[in-house]
Amino acid sequence: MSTASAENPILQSLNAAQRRAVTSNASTVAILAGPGSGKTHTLTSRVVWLVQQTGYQPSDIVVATFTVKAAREMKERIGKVLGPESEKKIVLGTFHSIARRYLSAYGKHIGLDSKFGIADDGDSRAIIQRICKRHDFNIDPGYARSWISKKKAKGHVTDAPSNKKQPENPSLNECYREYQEHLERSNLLDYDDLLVRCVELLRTYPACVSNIQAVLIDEYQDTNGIQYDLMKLFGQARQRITIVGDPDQSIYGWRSAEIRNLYRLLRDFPQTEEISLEENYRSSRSILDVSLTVIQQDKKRYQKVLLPVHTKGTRPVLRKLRSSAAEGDWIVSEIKRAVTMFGEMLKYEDVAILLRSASLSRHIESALGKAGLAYRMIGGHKFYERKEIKVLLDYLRVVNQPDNNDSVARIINVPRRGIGDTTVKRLIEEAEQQKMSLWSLLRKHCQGSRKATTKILPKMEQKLNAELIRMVLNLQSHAQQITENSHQTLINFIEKLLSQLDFKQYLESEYPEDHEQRWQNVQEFLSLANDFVRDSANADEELLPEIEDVDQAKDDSTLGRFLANIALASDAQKNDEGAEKKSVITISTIHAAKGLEWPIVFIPAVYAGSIPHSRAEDLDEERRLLYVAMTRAQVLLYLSCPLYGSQGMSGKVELSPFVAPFESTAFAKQGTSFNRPILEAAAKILGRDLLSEKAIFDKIPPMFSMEDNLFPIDPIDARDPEGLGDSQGYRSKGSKRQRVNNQGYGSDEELAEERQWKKEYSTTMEQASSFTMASLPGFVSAGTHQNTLSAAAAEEEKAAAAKKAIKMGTTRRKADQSSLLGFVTTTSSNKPAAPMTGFKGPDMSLARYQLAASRSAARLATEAKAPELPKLPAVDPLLAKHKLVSGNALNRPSVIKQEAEDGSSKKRYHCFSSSPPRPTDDDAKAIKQEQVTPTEPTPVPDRPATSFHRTTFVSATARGGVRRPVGLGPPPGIDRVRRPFKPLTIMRPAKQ
Ligand SMILES: Nc1ncnc2c1ncn2[C@@H]1O[C@H](COP(=O)(O)OP(=O)(O)OP(=O)(O)O)[C@@H](O)[C@H]1O
Repeated sequence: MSTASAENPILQSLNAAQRRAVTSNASTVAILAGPGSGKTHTLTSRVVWLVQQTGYQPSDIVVATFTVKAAREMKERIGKVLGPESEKKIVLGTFHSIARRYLSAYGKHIGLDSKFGIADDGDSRAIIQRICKRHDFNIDPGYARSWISKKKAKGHVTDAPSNKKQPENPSLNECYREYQEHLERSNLLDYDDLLVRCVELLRTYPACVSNIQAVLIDEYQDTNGIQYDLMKLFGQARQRITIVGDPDQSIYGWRSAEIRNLYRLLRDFPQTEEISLEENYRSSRSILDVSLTVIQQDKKRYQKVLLPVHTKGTRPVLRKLRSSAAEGDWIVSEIKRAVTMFGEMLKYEDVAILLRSASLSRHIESALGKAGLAYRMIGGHKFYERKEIKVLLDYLRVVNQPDNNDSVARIINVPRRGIGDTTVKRLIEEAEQQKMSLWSLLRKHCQGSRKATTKILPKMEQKLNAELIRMVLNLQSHAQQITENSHQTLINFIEKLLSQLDFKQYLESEYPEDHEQRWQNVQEFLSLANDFVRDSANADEELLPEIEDVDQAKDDSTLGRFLANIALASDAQKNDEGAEKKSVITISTIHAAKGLEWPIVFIPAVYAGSIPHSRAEDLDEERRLLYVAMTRAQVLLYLSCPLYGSQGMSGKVELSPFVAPFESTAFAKQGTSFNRPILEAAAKILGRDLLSEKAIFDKIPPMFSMEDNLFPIDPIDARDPEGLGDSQGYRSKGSKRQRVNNQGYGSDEELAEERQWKKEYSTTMEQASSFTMASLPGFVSAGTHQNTLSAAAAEEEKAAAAKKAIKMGTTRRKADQSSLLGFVTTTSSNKPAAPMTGFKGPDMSLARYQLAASRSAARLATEAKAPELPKLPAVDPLLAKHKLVSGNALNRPSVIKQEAEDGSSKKRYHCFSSSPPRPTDDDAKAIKQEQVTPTEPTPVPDRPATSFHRTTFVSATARGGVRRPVGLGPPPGIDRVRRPFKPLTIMRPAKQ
């Protein structure tokens, strides 16, 4: 690369290694590097380079990404530089969506009806289940499905010899054969077929990719055998291939991703230029170091250099909670604390909660819902899998493609038409036996042309079926009117469908409890269709480039494209898009978070059984998953683990073995104190502006706990037979310690709630919430009620607490001195309060005191069947003389100090606080030093936790020898395959 080219705007944001990769003239380029090193950034820049500098036509470039979301982001980045016209022409998308485009344009060359539908996961599962049942196969349908999928993914041709190994279960083969026949009869392709048939097409009819100049693949480590074949076939005309990947982030083994594809590439393209990127631009050094400590436990991995560009920042946290519900509540409190303490620099959209399994989300969702925080889900329960949406989709699919048996079967009796499940099953069986589609069979029945008619379908049912058929035929004729350029037609069509089905009425009668919510989902669906029509107003985007003398079918059905789009958008959900503009928290599976980044990342349920997953076959892959999750974080990383699991793991759980060995050395036990140096370091990493100290503190609400101190750091097992802990998780030998966590969780009721979870909030992924508070006159909310009780209790305690606070003054509490909590909880037996296990220093806040008092009062009131309080005024008169300050109550820096001097703070609640004083200027300097470069935590809590949080950090130093990945087999005769990808330090670019 010439130095002159460094002036090129495309290259300005790149480091030397990235520039080398972008400008390389080699026909095959492999960029392998760690997370956050700018792989995607580099790939995007290379696309721009190839168009602008090399002169390739955008339509002659294929870019394959792994997720819909990644494809969308890449399009956006490329569009910004090349403009929307060029961006649209690039054939960019997931492997599946690119394959679909080629198949619908050229599928006729391999005998495919271009109007094929796509069988999604649900369809495939249902078909296989039926086959297994019909033949009484003693195989688990789920297993059969993944067996078939693996078989297809490995490719019919490339892996054929492996079939010789051992005779396969004949039932599986039979199931596979029938499943495939069924798909063909219904003109359906499943996800695997899209790839398999596309390989067949590109082999049979290479002319359709004769224009391709360059193929670029993102997340290469997750390509499987068939995708590798596709990559080569797309590039068969020029063989110009660029891949970016990171073996440490290979997390799709269960989808037959093959890490060995990395070696295959080097073997098949020996002239490949290998480039490594070594700087991590994403995360703080602490986050990166801990993440590397996790991944380096895998001694078989490629050794790679990954150097942090940013400063150390705060130490990642590993927090233990008593239960999954408490974990959810702690996450909420920590999110609120971080967002508040960062002022306007961080918003809720900067937070992600990454889960090993989507099913772990329920406690988190519940906690967010209770706190009124909006969120979106990626990769979890899908919008399109909602019952009401699925019904609509099935109708649309039948209209588009009546031979889709499963969709027909699902709509026969929805809305209810008096056709029972048994009849439906018998009809399906008959259709399958007769090797005809269910639709054709129904039509024949209704026309009375089959003898079986009276046997299977009584007259009434025939009549109802005839109505269904009439309706679908009617809709079909309407559907034909949907043309490319009439924006409103698809929407009108769906509206017509809704009215013909009287869908609102159907939802009301079928789902009396939540029909409104479901109807809202339907509205969302309409707006989704609207977005689709708008975004694809110019259908050219979907079209493949015209190639001379190569005939191409035009995919001119808007409805068909709309349905395909939905089937392939498995990781991009409606709410995902809708919520994007709002500031909402992201909940995502780790798989779906690949390639993304957030300033704050939480990884809950870090216990054995969750991660590594109890059913996981490959522990190394599970570790890589954790690594992927951890490396999404930019400035704050939190891992957490409850004492008890959820989701079938309701017994006591053990911390994940991936973090257990360095639990105490690499992680902090609780969230950091957000002092100025910490905030400034984060602002620097994110390249954002930080508000002034005063501006931030002015916005902190009263009673706000500025420390991560609402939950015990070392929770005690409530089900402990020794009786060492109370249900809160606080250690309370003998005397029962007052609850101090403001969430009030941990009771037996809560445990029961944990077992029988029920959704109790309205924020869901499809409705990213707008919360309202009832404010009717005379109405007293539970919150107000609670506050009133709290105030009463607080009044009673006030005199004693005030005395104590005055006594305590501004002196630091001794190490053995109990916190203010002790004053609230000392029992009548005068036993000394048990030490506050897990609490770091004297950080009892007034907020906790008051909440504890309020709970105590509330409980007393309930227990004594206190007189009803329905007519309490919104503000208790007792409170009238109190003025709640608008500032924070604790640890307030200079702002507070000033106010204290003028005496105005006398009336403020925080004068009761036992919080330590603000450190002197000298202290502050020392703190700054220590906070940015944390050291070992001091064992004696003789200094304010907020300011003297000392931490330590074990830098990742393990460097094992390089081994070949499992399953690679004996080393081939090619040297470069045997050695690690590259001794990366040698490749380090010269300092700029
Ligand atoms: N040369 C650079 N200078 C500054 N920032 C950069 C540079 N290269 C990349 N970045 C930034 O680093 C972050 C990570 O980049 P990117 O997502 O491309 O990394 P990646 O290697 O693809 O990560 P992952 O493998 O984890 O998906 C992005 O915020 C990107 O803008």
